[in-house]
Amino acid sequence: MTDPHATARAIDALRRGWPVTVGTLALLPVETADPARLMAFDPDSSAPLLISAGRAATLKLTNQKDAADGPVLVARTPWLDFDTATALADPQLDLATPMKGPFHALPIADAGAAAAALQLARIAGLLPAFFALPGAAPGLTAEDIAAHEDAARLRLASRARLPVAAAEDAEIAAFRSDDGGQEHVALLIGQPNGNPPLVRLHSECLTGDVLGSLKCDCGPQLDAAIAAIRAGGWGILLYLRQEGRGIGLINKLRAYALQDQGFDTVDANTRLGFAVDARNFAVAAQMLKLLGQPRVRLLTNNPDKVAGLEAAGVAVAERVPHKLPPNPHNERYLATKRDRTGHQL
Ligand SMILES: Nc1nc2c(ncn2[C@@H]2O[C@H](COP(=O)(O)OP(=O)(O)OP(=O)(O)O)[C@@H](O)[C@H]2O)c(=O)[nH]1
Ligand SMILES: [Zn+2]
Repeated sequence: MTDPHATARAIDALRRGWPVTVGTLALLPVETADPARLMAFDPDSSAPLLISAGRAATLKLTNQKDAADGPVLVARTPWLDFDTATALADPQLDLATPMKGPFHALPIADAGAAAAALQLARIAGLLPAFFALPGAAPGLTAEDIAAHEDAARLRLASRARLPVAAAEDAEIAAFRSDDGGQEHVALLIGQPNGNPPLVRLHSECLTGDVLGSLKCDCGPQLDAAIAAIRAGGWGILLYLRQEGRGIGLINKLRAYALQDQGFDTVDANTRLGFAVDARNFAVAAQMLKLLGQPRVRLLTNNPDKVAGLEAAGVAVAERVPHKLPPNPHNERYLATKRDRTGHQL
């Protein structure tokens, strides 16, 4: 039996700086803990540090014979105190604290639990780094964490008329799962006309959608998507709560800080220890199915969105390009998407 509710509790604990157990690893999150909590968690100062493969690569650390892309366990030394651990966890601090090491990587007995722990950090919106003590009584399983993210658990929670500036006849529908994960929203525009709906998967971008950030193209894409759906007769805008391509707002802002240091959007994610794109488009497929729309025309330049919907059982009858003019601040971002993430721009 998987227990997604236990995962929800663990996410809450991590955000408060409390320890959790995944597999047989007791874990204290570096980002939200402090020296006193570390002392209570690990009185012997022996707990090694668990970090991501991407972070380990920057620190020139690999896990000897373990898989090159798996998490890495860094042996604790007397000088590896809480502040040093923080500098190890957070690549934003690399310029301020360049001298690190020498480090020694330890074998990981429970590699599945270590990978699941990093996934849990991402879901909690935290840096993927923990003090990790092996040998704990079994806690969360990788399956519990996967179940928490399982799109099949989404339900339609409420639906109402919502006239918006660009579409006065719109309706809104909101979705969530029973353990209170993210609340996703659909804006339904116009009346079905026999054709598959024109659909836009819009991933939350607080900076672009609300503040008018020029670093990305999200704000103009959101407005243009609603206008295109309106002009085409009918369709659905899905507003997916997958901020920062699924790494959360604060981690996205960390990626922006790395971009200020010269890294592009792809390398910034990797250096933080995340996948380039951590989104789960099965969520969008489940919402479309709950709305009775298993076949769509998709407004996107991103082939992963087409593949993600199709893999989750929604047919994409047509891909409709969704390109907007660049500005001087997002030119490089758009070029990186074209050159490094296969966007059809
Ligand atoms: N991690 C990270 N996320 C970013 C960055 N810039 C924008 N985002 C996020 O990217 C998501 C927007 O991507 P989308 O508009 O869906 O764009 P896309 O995947 O390029 O696909 P299409 O626009 O459909 O072609 C939002 O969640 C933004 O918050 C960045 O530099 N780093
Ligand atoms: Zn954006």
